[in-house]
Amino acid sequence: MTQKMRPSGQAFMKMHGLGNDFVVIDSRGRGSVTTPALARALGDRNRGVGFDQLAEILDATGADFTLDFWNSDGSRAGACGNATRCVSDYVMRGLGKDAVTLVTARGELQALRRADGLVSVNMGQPQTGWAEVPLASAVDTLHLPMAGDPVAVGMGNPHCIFFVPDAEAVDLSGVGPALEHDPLFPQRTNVEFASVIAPDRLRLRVWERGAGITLACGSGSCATAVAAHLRGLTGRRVLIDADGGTLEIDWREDGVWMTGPVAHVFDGVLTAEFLAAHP
Ligand SMILES: N[C@@H](CCC[C@H](N)C(=O)O)C(=O)O
Repeated sequence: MTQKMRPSGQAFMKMHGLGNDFVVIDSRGRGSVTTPALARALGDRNRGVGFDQLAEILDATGADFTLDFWNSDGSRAGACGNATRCVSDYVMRGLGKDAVTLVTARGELQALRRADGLVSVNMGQPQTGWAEVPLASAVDTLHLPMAGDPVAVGMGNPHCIFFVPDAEAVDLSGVGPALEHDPLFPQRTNVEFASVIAPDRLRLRVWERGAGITLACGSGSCATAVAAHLRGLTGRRVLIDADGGTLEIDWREDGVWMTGPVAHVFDGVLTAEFLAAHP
């Protein structure tokens, strides 16, 4: 029997952090292969692989690796905390290390594996000035001039955080799209609805820019923890209960640390036909 040869394709990994899921492409040593069309096609859960974000690993100078993020609508994301934790775990295993440094659009970050096996990343200091988030005009980021009195925080990407009595009761798919495109956010925004459970615990549901409802959002959890502390609702260290599980957020002097589980689900290969169809 003749064996059918598989045309050469593109290797990828499927990973997730609390159900926030990613396709990861390791492009170290050869340069980026991702385009908006490829990200959109791959992100399609029926015709592609499906993901919330695509993360591409690239070479770095002066750090262990560079990480670029794409949303499932083909747009770029400046930060993705859960993918950063997943990919850092993969790189740490490859290098036989328990800590790495990486470069993202917002600069150099550190990640490490704790003794309990959970993976932490320092997402850096939050951006609380209106121009940094960015917002379209000079308003108070702690009390945005929008219905519901939300807070704006940047974590390398924009977040609009609403504190509500019951996050479960929010019609996320009903209100998410319009809020994502609110004119106060010229680059669109991620949208968070949080309820205070205790001074060290929040319930969080997220509508992500470029991806819609996700089971968890790392940068959104960091932004929400910062907003809650600045509003006087919580301390600097909180647990965030997302739909997919719980993240630990700790806003320290050197930045906002986020800790949680990671999972490497499977490895696959994109066919040459799929790649050729989405240049
Ligand atoms: N899931 C991510 C955040 C993804 C980025 C976002 N959709 C954007 O466009 O900014 C996380 O874990 O941080």
